[in-house]
Amino acid sequence: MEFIEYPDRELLSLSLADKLASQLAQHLRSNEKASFCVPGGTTPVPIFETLSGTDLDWDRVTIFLGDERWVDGEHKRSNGRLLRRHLLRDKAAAANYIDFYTGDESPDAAEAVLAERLTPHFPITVALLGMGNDMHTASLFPGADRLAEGLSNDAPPVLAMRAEGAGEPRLTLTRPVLAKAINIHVLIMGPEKREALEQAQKLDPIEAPIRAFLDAATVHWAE
Ligand SMILES: O=C1O[C@H](COP(=O)(O)O)[C@@H](O)[C@H](O)[C@H]1O
Repeated sequence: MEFIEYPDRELLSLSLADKLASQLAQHLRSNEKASFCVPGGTTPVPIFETLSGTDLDWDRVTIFLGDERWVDGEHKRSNGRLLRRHLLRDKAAAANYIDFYTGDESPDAAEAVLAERLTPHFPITVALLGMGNDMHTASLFPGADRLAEGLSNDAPPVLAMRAEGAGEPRLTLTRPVLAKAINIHVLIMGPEKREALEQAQKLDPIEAPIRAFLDAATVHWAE
């Protein structure tokens, strides 16, 4: 694991946005398409806003979330809504976007539909992961009903997931898909998340799901 500490949140956001865009651009120099997996939550908003105004061949980039709450796209807790407001606009509006809220009758019914839409874009070129204070990443929550399945090597790409701390049922990408990303970045801010990260390094992924991705990741932190 590489750990980068930044003097402040603004510098982190600007510098990480630049790094993500450079990795996508570099991939596009020798490949026709690139894929970019992004987290929900509140932390990545300034990075999304910087990226949306960045010059890149966005029409050759496919963007999708690492996880989504099973709520309508206009719901205030929808990660898709967050992306539409902060990332999928300005220059990045040209990107191809795959929405997790398929309109199927349940997240369970959406698993196969989404897997089919997403699989052509694997391996993920750049995966940006968030982390909760409980050490969850994407919707791989400690104690979630299908966590063991989501962490297993033969997990399907997408799983519906329910967990006590998660609120609504969710859809999440699973360990094999996220761990095989060509570039993995973990974004965390604040002392609580740094402490959670240090704790996660001592635990097994079943207790601290973020642990499954740390060895290959660059972690970006600012107070
Ligand atoms: O539930 C979620 O939380 C994590 C972290 O969110 P944050 O608000 O603390 O930044 C996020 O990575 C995940 O995608 C989201 O669904």
